[in-house]
Amino acid sequence: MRALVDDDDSFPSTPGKTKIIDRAGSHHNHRHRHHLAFPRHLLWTLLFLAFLASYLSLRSFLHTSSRYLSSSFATLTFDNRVRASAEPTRPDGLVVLVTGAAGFVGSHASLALAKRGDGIVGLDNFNSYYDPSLKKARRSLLSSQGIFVIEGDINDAKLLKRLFDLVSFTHVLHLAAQAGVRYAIQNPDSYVHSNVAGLVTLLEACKIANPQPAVVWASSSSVYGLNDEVPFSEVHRTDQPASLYAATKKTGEAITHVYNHIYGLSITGLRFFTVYGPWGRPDMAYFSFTRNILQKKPITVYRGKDHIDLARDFTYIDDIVKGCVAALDTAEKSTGTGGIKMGPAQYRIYNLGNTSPVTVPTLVSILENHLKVKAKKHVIEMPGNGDVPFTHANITLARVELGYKPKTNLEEGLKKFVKWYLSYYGYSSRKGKNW
Ligand SMILES: O=C(O)[C@H]1O[C@H](OP(=O)(O)OP(=O)(O)OC[C@H]2O[C@@H](n3ccc(=O)[nH]c3=O)[C@H](O)[C@@H]2O)[C@H](O)[C@@H](O)[C@H]1O
Repeated sequence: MRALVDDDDSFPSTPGKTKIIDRAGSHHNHRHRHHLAFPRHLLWTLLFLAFLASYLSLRSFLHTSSRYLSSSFATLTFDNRVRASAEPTRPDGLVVLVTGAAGFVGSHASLALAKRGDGIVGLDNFNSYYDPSLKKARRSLLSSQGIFVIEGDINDAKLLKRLFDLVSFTHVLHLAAQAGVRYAIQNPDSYVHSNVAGLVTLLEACKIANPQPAVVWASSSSVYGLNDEVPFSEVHRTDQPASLYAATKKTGEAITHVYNHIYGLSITGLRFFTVYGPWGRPDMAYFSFTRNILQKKPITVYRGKDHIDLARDFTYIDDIVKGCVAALDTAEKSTGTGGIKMGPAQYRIYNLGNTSPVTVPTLVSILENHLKVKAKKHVIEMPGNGDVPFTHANITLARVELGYKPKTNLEEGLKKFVKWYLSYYGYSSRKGKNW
């Protein structure tokens, strides 16, 4: 037995043990040794191969199952996060899907709704039309308030179906869009993709959802286009758009009307008038002017024909959010079920403006005062790129039916914006730094 144990060359031997065998020195032992050495090698090779095979198959099993487990875990986590975010914290709270939730109006509206106890699920594609890091910062803000913002596109029908399967949304606040009037010249497709195709995909999901949600969505003051009756009222002409952006928003009004008419979706379209404020859009004039003024770079100020200043009915974000919330609160239920209309449904359109247009040079002066820096103005005639000379909202309808009453004038609103801008971009702590 001793020989069997000690006499194995395939084991690293100790000199002492070898000696013991040699001293036993028998022929038998020697023969025995040769006789057993081969099968032992084979045995160990086989054992090694078996070990290797089981290691490899275990590894592949673990790999496959860990992938499966982690994807099921991710699914579970995703579903749970969606459900948790959608849970209202007040009795009879709304359950709202907010598209464009990481956007300017979307983030403010989501926070306001969550604050009063509504359940919110956000959706945003985080595209790079402007710096996505600002959108991510807004998402972090929402996340700190328990709002889950899903990275996804309104054109993703599967994702929308999954969300409607997970949650019975009472409302959809649809704010996801390709914004910007002049950018449509450079990238017309993105307007069709988001404002037309995306809208249809979203309405298809709303149509078949059970229960159907009520839809409140962002149209635009730009639909008034070349209309020259002032102030712009909802009954005025909107069939002369001046930009592709305006045309897609007007198309949106027509498309939502179809879904209201055929499928009984409750629809409210809100025509926003040049919304501005903290956490705003860097592509807009007040924002890019601020950036350039602080960086001592020139700003381009457009002016109309015959040296007439352009003017906008600039509307502060908090007023717009109040209008959105009022629209959600007063929206009637959709009437359809399973994609079939059961009765006439509400269809509304409102102007949400400020009712006091301000010229672009005045906007610049207000910014100069708040920033305490003089702008380097480069004044040129408005290029034919989709801009209209002025906007001015008549808000009687919104006031009567939504209780909408804008409170913040441009002076005050820009003061709040500048305060946010300086703090967000670190100017307060880096005074005078030119970046
Ligand atoms: O109400 C809307 O429906 C739209 O409002 C907003 O569009 P606009 O009113 O065009 O705002 P914005 O770009 O801030 O230009 C303001 C003024 O500055 C002038 N302007 C602009 C840029 C520039 O470099 N120079 C300049 O003079 C410019 O000619 C204009 O007179 C939203 O962007 C849009 O998404 C949509 O929501």
